[in-house]
Amino acid sequence: MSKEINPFELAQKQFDRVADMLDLDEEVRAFLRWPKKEFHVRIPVRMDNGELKIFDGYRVQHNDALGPHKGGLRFYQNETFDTVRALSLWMTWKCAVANVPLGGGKGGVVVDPTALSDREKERLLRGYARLLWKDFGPRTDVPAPDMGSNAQMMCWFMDEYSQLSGQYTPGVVTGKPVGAGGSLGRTQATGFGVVVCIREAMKKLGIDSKGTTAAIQGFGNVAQYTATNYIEKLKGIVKCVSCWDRIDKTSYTFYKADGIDPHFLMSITDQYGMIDKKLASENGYEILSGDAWRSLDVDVLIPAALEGQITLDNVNTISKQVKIIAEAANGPTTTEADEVIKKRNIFLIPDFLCNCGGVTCSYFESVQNDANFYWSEDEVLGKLDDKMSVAFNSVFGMAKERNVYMRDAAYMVAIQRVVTAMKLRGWV
Ligand SMILES: NC(=O)C1=CN([C@@H]2O[C@H](COP(=O)(O)OP(=O)(O)OC[C@H]3O[C@@H](n4cnc5c(N)ncnc54)[C@H](O)[C@@H]3O)[C@@H](O)[C@H]2O)C=CC1
Ligand SMILES: O=C(O)CCC(=O)C(=O)O
Repeated sequence: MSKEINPFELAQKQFDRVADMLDLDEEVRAFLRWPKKEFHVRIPVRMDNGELKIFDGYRVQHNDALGPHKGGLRFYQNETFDTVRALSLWMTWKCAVANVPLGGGKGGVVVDPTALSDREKERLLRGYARLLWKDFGPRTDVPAPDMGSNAQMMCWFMDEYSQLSGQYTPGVVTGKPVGAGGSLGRTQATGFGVVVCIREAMKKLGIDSKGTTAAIQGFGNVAQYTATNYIEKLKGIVKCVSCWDRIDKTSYTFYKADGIDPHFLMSITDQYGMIDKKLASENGYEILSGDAWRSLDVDVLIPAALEGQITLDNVNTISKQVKIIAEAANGPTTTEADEVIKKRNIFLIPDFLCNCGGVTCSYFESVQNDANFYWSEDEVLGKLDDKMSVAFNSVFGMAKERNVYMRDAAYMVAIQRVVTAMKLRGWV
C-alpha cells in the first residue's frame, strides 16, 4: 500500500460508516474498532553467513466471539503493525460473512522472503513460533499461509508448536501440505471461491459468463487459481495477469489479446509469483507497464495482489466496459475510490466476501484435523462451492433489502453475526 494510505484507518473508516448505518451502540463500536490483543516480537536468526539478524514480527488478534482467532501469516518487506491490524479486522468480518465458527487474527514478519535461503526461512519461522507459541493453539489462534508464506512454512510452524507443547497438534495451523495434515483443495481454494462469487454475480446481473473477459493483478496463489477457474469453470478469457519483478524493482502486466494460458505461465513463475519476462515474451506475451491491467477493456477487473491498488487517483482509468470488480486481494480499494465505483454503477464483490474461500477451506482443514479423517478433493470443493454461494447470496440479499453498496451489505451481515455472538456470550 502506498505511504499515504494507512490500511488500519481504511478498515476503521469502513467499519465506522456501517456502524453509523446500523446505529451501533457506542460501547460495541469501541470494542470492535480495535484488536483485542497485539504482539510485537523481535526474532533473532543466525544467517547462513554466521551473522545474527533480528526481524520484527507481529500477531494481532482482533475478535474471537465466533471462535478462535484465524488468519494468515505474511512475510513481507513493507509489513507494518497497522497493516496487520487492518487485516485482523478484515479476518473477523471475513469469517463472519463466510459463516464459519472462527474469529479474526493476522500475523506478519518484516522480511523479504526472496532474500532468505530455505534454512534461514525455517529458522525465522521456528523463531516466530517459539516466541508466540503460548498464544497460538487450535482453540486460541490458528495461522495460515498468506503473502510470502507457503505450505512448507506452515508445516515447520506445526512441527515447532508440536515439539514445544509435547503433542502432535496439526490443528494449530492450516494450509499445511497434503500428507502432513493439510486438506486437498486448500491451494486452489481462494481463487476457486473468487470465481464462485463472480459466477453468482453474473447470474444476478444476467451476464452469460462464456466468452467474458477479465484482467487480473498479481500472479501468486490467489491470482493463479482465479485465472484457471475463470477459464475452466466460467469459459471466460483472462487477458492479463501481472507481477512484481524483484530484479527490475517494478511491476509488469503480461498481456495476450486472445487470452493468457495460466498453466503455461505457472510453469515459468517462481514460488514468489514472479513470471519470467524473457520466456513470456518469447511465447507471444506483450509485456506492459505494471498499471496496465487496471485500464484494459474487460468485463471483470480482479485485483489479486496487494492493498490500496484502486484509489481516487486511478479509479477513472477503469474502462467503461468493466461491469464487475472482484476484490480477490485484501483491501485493494480506498473509500474515496469506492464512491466513484458506486456512482459508475460497477458491481463490487468486496474483499472479505470475495476471498473468503481460503479461510473457509482452512476451516474444513481444522474439522478434518479434529476428526483425523480426510475428505476427497471433490468433497472439499463441493462444500466450498455451497458455502461461498450462500455467503454471496446473503450479502446480495442484504444489499437489495437495505438498498446499499455490496461492501456495506457485507459489513452489515458480518457485524450483526459478531455482535450477536458477543451479546450471547455476555461481552456487551
Ligand atoms: N493466499 C490466500 O489464501 C489468501 C490471500 N489473500 C490476499 O490475496 C492477495 C494475494 O495473496 P497471495 O496470492 O497469497 O500472495 P502471493 O505472495 O502468492 O502472490 C502475490 C502476487 O502479487 C504480485 N505483486 C506484488 N506486488 C505487486 C505489484 N506492486 N504489482 C503487481 N503485482 C504485484 C507478486 O509478484 C505475486 O505474483 C493478498 O492481498 C492476500 O492477503 C486473501 C485471502 C486468502
Ligand atoms: O486460511 C486462513 O486461515 C486465512 C487466510 C487469510 O489470511 C485471508 O483470508 O486473508
